[in-house]
Amino acid sequence: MEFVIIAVAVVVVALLLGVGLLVGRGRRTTRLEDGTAAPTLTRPRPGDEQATTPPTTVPPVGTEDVAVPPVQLPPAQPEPGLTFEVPPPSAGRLVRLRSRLARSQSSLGRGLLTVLAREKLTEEDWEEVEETLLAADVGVAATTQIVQRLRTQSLVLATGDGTALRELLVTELTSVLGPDLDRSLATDRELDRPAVVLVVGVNGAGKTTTCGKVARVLVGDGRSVLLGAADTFRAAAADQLETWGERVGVPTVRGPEGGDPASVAYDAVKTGREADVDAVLVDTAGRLHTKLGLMDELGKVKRVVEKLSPVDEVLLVLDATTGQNGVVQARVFTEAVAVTGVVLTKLDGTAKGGIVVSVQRELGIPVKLVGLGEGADDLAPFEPRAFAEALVGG
Ligand SMILES: Nc1nc2c(ncn2[C@@H]2O[C@H](COP(=O)(O)OP(=O)(O)OP(=O)(O)O)[C@@H](O)[C@H]2O)c(=O)[nH]1
Repeated sequence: MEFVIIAVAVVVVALLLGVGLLVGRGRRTTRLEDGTAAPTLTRPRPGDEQATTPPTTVPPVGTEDVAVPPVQLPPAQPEPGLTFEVPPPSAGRLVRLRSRLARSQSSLGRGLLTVLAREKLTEEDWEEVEETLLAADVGVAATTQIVQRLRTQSLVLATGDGTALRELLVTELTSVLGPDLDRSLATDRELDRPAVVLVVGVNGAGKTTTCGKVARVLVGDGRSVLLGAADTFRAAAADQLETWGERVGVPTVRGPEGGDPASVAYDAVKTGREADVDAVLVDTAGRLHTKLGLMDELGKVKRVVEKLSPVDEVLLVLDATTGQNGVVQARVFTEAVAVTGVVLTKLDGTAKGGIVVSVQRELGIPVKLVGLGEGADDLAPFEPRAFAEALVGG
């Protein structure tokens, strides 16, 4: 009888240990302080049955002669107090967030529609149209194009039909937004490696936030992601990035404060390859574009990563509220690294929605994403027609 009691006690202890181990496996991020620890992934790749399905039974330990029924264990959980969020998919976000462009709508769309609806358009009216477009940062070349095309359509405009006017304006705005540009994000995993994305831009433009939001977009679309906190100058930036990742179960690789950003970026990509994730997103330090040394360092980050893997996407984050100044900044970045796409943030905070047009025209680089608020899912893939419709409003 004593023997049976001892055996049952051993089984209970073994079960408790088993539960503890499995729950522990759900922990979120392992820091890579010295390059020796391997971060663990908390969102296993779909189809990885072993990783996604925890063992359902624990064999009894040392109880060969005692019959104990198999025990069902709960699946791995995030750390106590944490619940992984499930972000919405990216499709249709711009339409859902269109009201965020309210300030641009009232100054651009409504302003233009009011003038165009006048019965007979005079030279002054056309000047007003021109001024409205320029004030919204559409840029001189695109403004000239839009005004010329609207003028040739003056017969249609003379009808005064509000719906027709609106449609005409949307068409003309869409045409200067580069509807045929390739805006796909290179975040698809290649056969044997993850996609690698570098996020660059000046301080405060919204790089870290954008990295976090893009990670959410990818998770929402069913991908596995790893974040690299290569902004080693500002410890808070790495913390901030880690927090973004934690919310959706995405691990972050980070280095010691003040460490070499290129080495953290390298470690992140290496870890992402070993962990077989779909995409590695690397946040870089906000650097003053006027400082040549810092720009050189950005080039170094990219070169070092390229020793390990091609960089598929370099996203330049620009603050839309800085207007034309942002375009000047952007040029310096494009000289340091080959930028493949622009993320225009804070479009919710400006009446100058036309900046999308000038940024693209002057840089020849497509705007791929737009930031429309501080909320976690306020980042949308850029779609020219939906954007033009949102600008015109109504
Ligand atoms: N309204 C609004 N705020 C935004 C948007 N994107 C980012 N922000 C805010 O901009 C501020 C700066 O964002 P960060 O992501 O810290 O900027 P950063 O470029 O990483 O800055 P550094 O780490 O200093 O280089 C934060 O308060 C963000 O919430 C946006 O689309 N709309």
